[in-house]
Amino acid sequence: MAVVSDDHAHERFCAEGLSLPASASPRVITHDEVRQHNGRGGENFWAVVDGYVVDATDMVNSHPGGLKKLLTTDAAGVGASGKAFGFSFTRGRNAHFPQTGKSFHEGVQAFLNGRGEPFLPPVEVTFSSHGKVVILGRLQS
Ligand code: HEM
Repeated sequence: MAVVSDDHAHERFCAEGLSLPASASPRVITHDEVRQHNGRGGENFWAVVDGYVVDATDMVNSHPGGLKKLLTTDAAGVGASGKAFGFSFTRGRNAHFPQTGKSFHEGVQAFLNGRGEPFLPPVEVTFSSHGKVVILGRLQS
C-alpha cells in the first residue's frame, strides 16, 4: 500500500519560487497544449510540476505509484492548491520522497541556468532507476 503522508513533502525543495535570470526566456506553454498531450493514442504525456511543463512519457510504464495516479497529475485536487495544474512533489500530503523533490528542484535550476535561442533548451531530470521527465518550459499563467 502506498504511503501518502505529510512527512514526505519537503517545501524547501519547491521549484515554483526560483527566480528567473533576466536574460533567460523559457518557452511558455498553454493549458490547452498540455491537455492535448494526454498520453493517449500514441501522444506524449505532459504534466505540470511547480508550474513547469514536463514531458513525462518515460514515466508512463515505470511510475512506482502506477499509471492511473501519474495520469491524474494535472487534475484539480492533486497538489496543495486544489486547482488544476497545481501538482508539486513538495507541498501538501504527498507520496513522494524529499529526494524526488530535490532532484526536480535541481533540474529546474539547471533549466533556468541554460542558454539558448529563442528559448531555454529542455533539461532532463532522472529519478534514480525510476525513469525521467524532460522540462520543456513554464505553464502560461
Ligand atoms: C509528473 C508527475 C510525477 C512524477 C514524475 C512522479 C515520479 C515518481 C517517482 C520518481 C517515484 C518514486 C520515488 C518516490 O517515491 O519519491 C514516485 C512514486 C509514487 N508516486 Fe509519483 N510522480 C508523479 C505524479 C504522481 C501523482 C500525481 C501521484 C498521486 C496522485 C503519485 C503517486 C505516487 C505514489 C503513490 C508513489 C509510490 C510511493 C511509495 O512507494 O510508497 N505520483 N513517483
